[in-house]
Amino acid sequence: MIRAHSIDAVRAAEAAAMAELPEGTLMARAALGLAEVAAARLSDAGGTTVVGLVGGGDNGGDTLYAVAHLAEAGYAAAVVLLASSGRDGVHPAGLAAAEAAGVVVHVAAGAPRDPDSYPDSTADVVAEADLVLDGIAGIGGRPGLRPDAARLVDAIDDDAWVIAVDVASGLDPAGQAGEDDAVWADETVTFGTPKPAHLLPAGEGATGVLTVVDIGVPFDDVPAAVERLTWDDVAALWPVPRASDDKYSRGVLGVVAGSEAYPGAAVLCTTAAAEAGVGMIRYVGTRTPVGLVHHAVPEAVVGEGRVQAWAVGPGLDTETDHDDARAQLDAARAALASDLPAVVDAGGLDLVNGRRDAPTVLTPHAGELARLLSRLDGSTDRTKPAETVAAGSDAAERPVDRRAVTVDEVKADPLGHARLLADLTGATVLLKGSTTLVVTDGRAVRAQADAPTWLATAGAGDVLSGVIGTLLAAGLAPHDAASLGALVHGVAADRASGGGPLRALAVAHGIRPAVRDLLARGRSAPG
Ligand SMILES: NC(=O)C1=CN([C@@H]2O[C@H](COP(=O)(O)OP(=O)(O)OC[C@H]3O[C@@H](n4cnc5c(N)ncnc54)[C@H](O)[C@@H]3O)[C@@H](O)[C@H]2O)[C@@H](O)CC1
Ligand SMILES: Nc1ncnc2c1ncn2[C@@H]1O[C@H](COP(=O)(O)OP(=O)(O)O)[C@@H](O)[C@H]1O
Ligand SMILES: [K+]
Repeated sequence: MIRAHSIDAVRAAEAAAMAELPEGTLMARAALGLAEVAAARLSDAGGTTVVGLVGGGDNGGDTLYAVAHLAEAGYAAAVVLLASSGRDGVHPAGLAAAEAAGVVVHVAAGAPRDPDSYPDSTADVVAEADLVLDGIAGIGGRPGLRPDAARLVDAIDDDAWVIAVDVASGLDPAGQAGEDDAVWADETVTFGTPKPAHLLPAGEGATGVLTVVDIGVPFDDVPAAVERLTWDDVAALWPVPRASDDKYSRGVLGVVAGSEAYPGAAVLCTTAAAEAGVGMIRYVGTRTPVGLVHHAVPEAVVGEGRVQAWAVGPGLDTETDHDDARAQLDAARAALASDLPAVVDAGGLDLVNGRRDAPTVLTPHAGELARLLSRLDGSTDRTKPAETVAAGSDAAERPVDRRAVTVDEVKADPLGHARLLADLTGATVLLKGSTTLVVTDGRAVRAQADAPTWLATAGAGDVLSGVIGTLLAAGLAPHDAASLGALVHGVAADRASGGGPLRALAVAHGIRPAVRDLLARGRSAPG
């Protein structure tokens, strides 16, 4: 499992470690580890020139010391100090070490906030680099880049290898705010532990490959803010049948999915459950999907009966009212009203009216989340930054109108909106996307990014429901079922894609070999 810690937790752990160590020890370790990674990348690429972009905090200090090491190792090394920092505003001992090592020190000219006030010479220095170390800001950074920083970042050559020091500058280190105006790094070298921005949608793209340097600060006992399951976690979590098991004890999944309008969803969901190794499937649907399920998934039993968990909603049509469909909708409502675990997707989300006491996973995409929040939450201003309500005496006093949450708002703050739905419903919320978020009250957020972008294809979500339903039926808690389901779904998609186009049925058929190989990995892992 990859674990990321909140910025407050990082500062507290580092302060505790620093109190026991001679001053400067942690920065020295961070800089040495950073320099080793940078030297390896330069050597791999046959590069000779390194430039550090240096801001006014300790992130700039790390960078100055690292560039000093690289100069001592024989690389052509320079730093550009930001105009807003200048010589007096950067880490003094780091600057002295860099100068002593022969690093060429440039100070960017111009006014920090005026993009038109710069001569070009420091941008030219940046443009020459084979490797750039972004030491503008780390965990003390605010979202966005000031013009003096943005101008240097713009000058980086497309072929240069860009290493963000600790956190790509311009990101919100906590991973809440977006990443439009940030350094887009090829690699981030972080210290001690990953930070939330490295794993969350708002920061992951700009982070690039993540490399963690150990600086001797222990984090094992510090609660994580964000987690990511890895391939090596699957064997410990996946329900493997014991000798004493039978199909019922392994878990029967009830599937209420598909409709005359969307019959294929029933096939995808039940196929995925069968491929994930469910004990048994009981399928409830209308005439056309029943026929298709009979044909495609002969293992499935049609009709209601005892189940251990429900998958409700893929392809469910909540608008029709012929008898067959009404009976299916009644079954869906009864499943949601039951005290059994349930995964609820697509049409099923339209039947959610608040809290369910039983273990529940809601699996909206951004559009479904926006719709559900708009319907459930009478005070959607909670999703707005406070100042939009408070700014201006008029606005502050006017009661906030109930208004719809938009898809764009969800995309701008996916985690905040997933949390809001988890608060409103008490359920585990799995928000789909290229990074899938799993939010449960009281647990660290899980952020899974296992899938190729080809997975954004119709029907892929129906497959996910079948996998998560299987895991719930086997007794997994919603948080594990959702995140493990997302991982396996993503791995199956990745293998089925092989770098090319993907169809949802191929993802479903990829679940069985993906699980088999992930379990084999666990058996061969040491310990
Ligand atoms: N706390 C510790 O124990 C350790 C900290 N280390 C380093 O120290 C960093 C934290 O240092 P600080 O707390 O001094 O803060 P930072 O250096 O991360 O950020 C503060 C500086 O960045 C500037 N800045 C912030 N946002 C900016 C933006 N969007 N655009 C341009 N400039 C911006 C600020 O004006 C200030 O000069 C860590 O990220 C890590 O690199 C390491 O040396 C390891 C040990
Ligand atoms: N850009 C992307 N990269 C990787 N996976 C994605 C991306 N966008 C969406 N996905 C995944 O594809 C699946 C789409 O599900 P969904 O939107 O419910 O489709 P449908 O309702 O048609 O089945 C989800 O698992 C989601 O996480
Ligand atoms: K940085």
